[in-house]
Amino acid sequence: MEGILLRRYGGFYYVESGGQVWTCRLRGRFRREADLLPGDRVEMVPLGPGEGVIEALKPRRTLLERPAVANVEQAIIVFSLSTPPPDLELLDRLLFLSGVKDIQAIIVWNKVDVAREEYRDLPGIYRQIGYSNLIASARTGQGVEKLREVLAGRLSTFAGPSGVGKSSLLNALQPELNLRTGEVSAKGGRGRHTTRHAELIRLPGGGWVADTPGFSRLDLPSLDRLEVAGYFREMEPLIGRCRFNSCLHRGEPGCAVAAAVEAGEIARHRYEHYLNFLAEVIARERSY
Ligand SMILES: Nc1nc2c(ncn2[C@@H]2O[C@H](COP(=O)(O)OP(=O)(O)OP(=O)(O)O)[C@@H](O)[C@H]2O)c(=O)[nH]1
Ligand SMILES: [Zn+2]
Repeated sequence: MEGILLRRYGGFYYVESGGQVWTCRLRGRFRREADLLPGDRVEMVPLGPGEGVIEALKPRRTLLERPAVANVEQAIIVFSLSTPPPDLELLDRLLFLSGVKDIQAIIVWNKVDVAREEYRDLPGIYRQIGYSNLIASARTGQGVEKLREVLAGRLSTFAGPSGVGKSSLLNALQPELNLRTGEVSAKGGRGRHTTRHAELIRLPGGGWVADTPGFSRLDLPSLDRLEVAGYFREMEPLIGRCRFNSCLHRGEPGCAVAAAVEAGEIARHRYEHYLNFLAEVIARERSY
């Protein structure tokens, strides 16, 4: 039988398969080789009522470190339309990292019930770029049904800064779970969750969510400098249209990206974040 690992505790592995949770151990030789993570798809054999043994690990499609979760399919990137004010460089970084990891990004603009006028255009700007956007309020319930649909049948991780309402949204999705507000914490680096393992929460509407926010590591992975623009969706179609093939879009003559920025087709803040990320990627190349 195929199953998905929800959590591990001591030598026990809790695997969901066929609509129930099995308490499993690892089969002999496999025990020394396998380092299983929540989200891993495994091959298990039932031994008795609710008990089984894991015989094999299926290939991982994606891997998130810190918290370590395998096979995450989508990142629910939560920002607030009120307080804390949206940090667009952090948003663009999360979108960039999702792209690099090949994880579908969905932006949730929470706290629309108290939205500030100055942030009202943001969902439209990101929708135009090509990202899925959802406007929500954990307080009034607006957007929660939509979010439930987005989560159904997939393995997701929540991401986003502290105080935007990640726990509140999870609670709204499943009142019976009732995480303490503030429990799902994304304090980069030294958060409350950095030492414990992530677990998957099984949602009542179907699908799984990691109980610990993803992307607590925000440094960019090692990439070739020429790859950076490819992870900015609005720049990607322009690649190859610049005068020079090796164009890094930072002031070279005949640059199609710079022209698009000038024409107002690429938001200036996005371009600035591109330049920042490019500089970071180049600095990493040098440190090898
Ligand atoms: N007005 C309003 N307040 C909200 C909404 N969602 C959450 N809040 C409030 O925002 C504060 C932070 O919410 P949390 O759910 O703890 O935020 P979090 O993202 O989980 O924060 P961390 O655990 O620190 O990462 C709480 O006081 C919530 O009651 C919303 O949609 N509207
Ligand atoms: Zn260029």
